[in-house]
Amino acid sequence: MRILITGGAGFIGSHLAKRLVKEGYDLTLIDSFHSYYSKQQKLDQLAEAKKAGEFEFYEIDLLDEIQLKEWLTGRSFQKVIHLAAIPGVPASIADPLQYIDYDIKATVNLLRASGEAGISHVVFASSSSVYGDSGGKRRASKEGDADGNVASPYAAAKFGAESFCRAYRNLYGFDLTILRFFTVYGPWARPDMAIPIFMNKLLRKEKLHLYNQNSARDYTYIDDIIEGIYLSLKNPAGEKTYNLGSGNPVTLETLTTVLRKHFPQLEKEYAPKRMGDVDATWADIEKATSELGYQPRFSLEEGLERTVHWGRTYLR
Ligand SMILES: Nc1nc2c(ncn2[C@@H]2O[C@H](COP(=O)(O)OP(=O)(O)O[C@H]3O[C@H](CO)[C@@H](O)[C@H](O)[C@@H]3O)[C@@H](O)[C@H]2O)c(=O)[nH]1
Repeated sequence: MRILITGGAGFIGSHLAKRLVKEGYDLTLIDSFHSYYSKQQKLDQLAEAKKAGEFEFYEIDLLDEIQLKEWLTGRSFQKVIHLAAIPGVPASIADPLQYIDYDIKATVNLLRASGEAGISHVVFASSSSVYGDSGGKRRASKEGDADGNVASPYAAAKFGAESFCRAYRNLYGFDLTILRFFTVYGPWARPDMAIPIFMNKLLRKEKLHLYNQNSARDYTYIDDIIEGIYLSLKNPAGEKTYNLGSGNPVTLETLTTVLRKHFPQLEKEYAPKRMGDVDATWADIEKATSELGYQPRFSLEEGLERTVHWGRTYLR
């Protein structure tokens, strides 16, 4: 089976490549090395994935529709896993139009090219941010809860891109799986996210400044997310949307308590919530569990232990 992963040099893409290569898939990765974060980290991630086995890699910018179509012609992929995007809430407030380019336009180019190339299954990486703030609800978000009432341009772009995915599925008839990831962490985590930022500071013995005392996140370990993507790849079924989370929201207080076991000197103080951030995310994973057999295996303690182990070698 020939599979294309966009955003293949990223955090999730490189872990997924490792897994799919081990499963024996014929894999091609593309990435544009967008400057959102360091190209060197992406090259290191690719090198890490290559340790698992061979795959092809091409530097392609999905915004260049002509280049993309030419490149896809004759390559006969059966499935596309579309992870490429620029992430991050604060940057989307500073520069919203980039998010329309890289999270919506690039997605539309890929969907159209995929439809024309006869691809049979598209898996799209969406985000828990499409639920807006779950803080007031005091219950987990179900897939049907997303109503477009979001808190940032990034979330609006992901919500819009989901809608384009459904439009192009209706136009071309490919199977479509939309996966909403909940705050993914683990070795090679994206450097703009809270956990790697905290680890960087702790390794330097610096005090932590934590935005938003009321924050709660459904932190999800990367291997659980990869398992969820793998299961969705194996189970195409018309048009489906699934939450991939841990089902267990964790406060910053708890997160830092677990981190303190590894960094006993940890000192912290709270800072105000950032514009566009939601207080809480919380995944209802019942649908993914019953329909895909998705079952997160990693507790926060175990996931953080593995992440800290990686950080002590790579982040030094
Ligand atoms: N980044 C960051 N976050 C901090 C910091 N201090 C506290 N936080 C808090 O830590 C929590 C987690 O922040 P992130 O790791 O940045 O994750 P996120 O806000 O949940 O967003 C991530 O997950 C989404 C999917 O659920 C993604 O869509 C998004 O791109 C990002 O990866 C948030 O409540 C944030 O306010 C800090 O110094 N930096």
